[in-house]
Amino acid sequence: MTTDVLVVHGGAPLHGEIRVRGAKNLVSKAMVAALLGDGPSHLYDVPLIRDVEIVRGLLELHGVKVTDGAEHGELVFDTSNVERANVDEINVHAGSSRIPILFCGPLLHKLGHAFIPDLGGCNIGGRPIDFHLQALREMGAVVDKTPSGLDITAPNGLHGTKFELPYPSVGATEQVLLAAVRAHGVTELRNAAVEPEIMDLIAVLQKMGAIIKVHTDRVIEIEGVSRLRGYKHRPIPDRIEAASWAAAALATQGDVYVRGARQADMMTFLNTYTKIGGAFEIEDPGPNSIGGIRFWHPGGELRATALETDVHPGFMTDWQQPMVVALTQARGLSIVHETVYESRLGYTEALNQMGATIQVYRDCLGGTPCRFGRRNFMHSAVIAGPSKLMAADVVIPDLRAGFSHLIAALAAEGTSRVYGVELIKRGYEDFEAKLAALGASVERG
Ligand SMILES: CC(=O)N[C@H]1[C@@H](OP(=O)(O)OP(=O)(O)OC[C@H]2O[C@@H](n3ccc(=O)[nH]c3=O)[C@H](O)[C@@H]2O)O[C@H](CO)[C@@H](O)[C@@H]1O
Ligand SMILES: C=C(OP(=O)(O)O)C(=O)O
Repeated sequence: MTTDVLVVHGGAPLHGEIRVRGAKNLVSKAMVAALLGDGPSHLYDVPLIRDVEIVRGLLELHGVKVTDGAEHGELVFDTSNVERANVDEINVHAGSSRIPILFCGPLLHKLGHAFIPDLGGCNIGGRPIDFHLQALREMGAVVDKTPSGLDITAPNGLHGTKFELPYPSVGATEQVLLAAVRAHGVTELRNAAVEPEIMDLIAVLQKMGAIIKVHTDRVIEIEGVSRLRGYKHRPIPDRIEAASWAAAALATQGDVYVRGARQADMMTFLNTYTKIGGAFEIEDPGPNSIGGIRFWHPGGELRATALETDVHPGFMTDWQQPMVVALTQARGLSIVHETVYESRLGYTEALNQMGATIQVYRDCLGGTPCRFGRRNFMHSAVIAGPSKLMAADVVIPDLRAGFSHLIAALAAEGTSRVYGVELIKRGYEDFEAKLAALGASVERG
């Protein structure tokens, strides 16, 4: 039995090559989309992460036969026997992931009924689902909140609607896409999120026969169709994992080649990387290579910067936590304004325990006042650097904070114990093997 502690002997640069596969935040949704198809779907390059296991389990409970395909990392979904699942069995997955909420549209179309367990996901804010439920109701769904989860029906089927999101939520945009593709009539979604993972989900749905137009200014129009077929899809690579290893290379003064990383999805990250003094080199995909990006610390001092997290094409909130560890090594005062989640800076306490100097504030310290400004949320941070990081025992609070703790422990002199590392498996495939490949000295405690 493995314990949930990683002992990290830090202070050595990470050097070497690792590979990223399909994006966590696309793969799990493409798996849900498979439910909509009348024929089998094939998804390639699926990483072995916890969120994939959870969605696979939920699909299987609903009668979907999920098998490994011929290619390594390929999953095949056979939807010929979709059926209602037992609520107690669904509830085994309660509190484990955010993806179950996206089953609403596909299950309503297939079965006329959906039961959604309590959601999980990172504890980085309230994470309400009011936009999801409001959009579903406007499309004809009836939502009943029960003590064990949401019971949703659509007595007259789902129909198209015009809906404007109060904020460009990724999940709510995906909710509308997955519900509207087979609804009666046209749906117009305004203020939609346009993250690369959403564009890739649209690509999946188009392969299935959906008609979706992406207009300028965050407007997406979906013409409902009566049937969808299965798909074959190779997902976009995980730009969050790629950025995490890039930040680790900087924080440890190392040199990491991230095979599979793609420039197009990481433009904003790469700009910041350059500004603070990191170096990178892009290898485009070629006839014999999937391409990738080499990230390294070129020597000398890193420079402080100011950044605001934002919806795409802004600096992604999921890049924030790993990047802050690199910023502890930059000379001067860096400012981070987190505008996507109200409580995503709590992890900085552990970094301070390791020798960082990070002060968090309620005020909006960025150029743009955000939704959290006058609402008492600690959502801005000032990082004074460079700091010499020292080993400590830390407990991982969530996925990206977990990776940031790990990077800090790798950068710190001495031996740290990082508790709760299993959480990292929710979004990082094989991270211990990758650490070993990069020369890190770690072992289970
Ligand atoms: C599985 C997955 O893809 N997770 C990603 C997804 O999360 P997720 O889809 O949950 O994030 P959202 O984009 O929906 O959330 C953004 C903001 O909108 C708010 N909101 C959202 C829905 C709603 O009904 N009401 C509401 O107020 C949230 O509280 C948050 O403040 O996008 C986030 C933003 O890029 C990423 O950090 C997550 O990694
Ligand atoms: C916040 C994240 O994920 P989730 O939405 O699954 O909690 C993340 O991947 O950083």
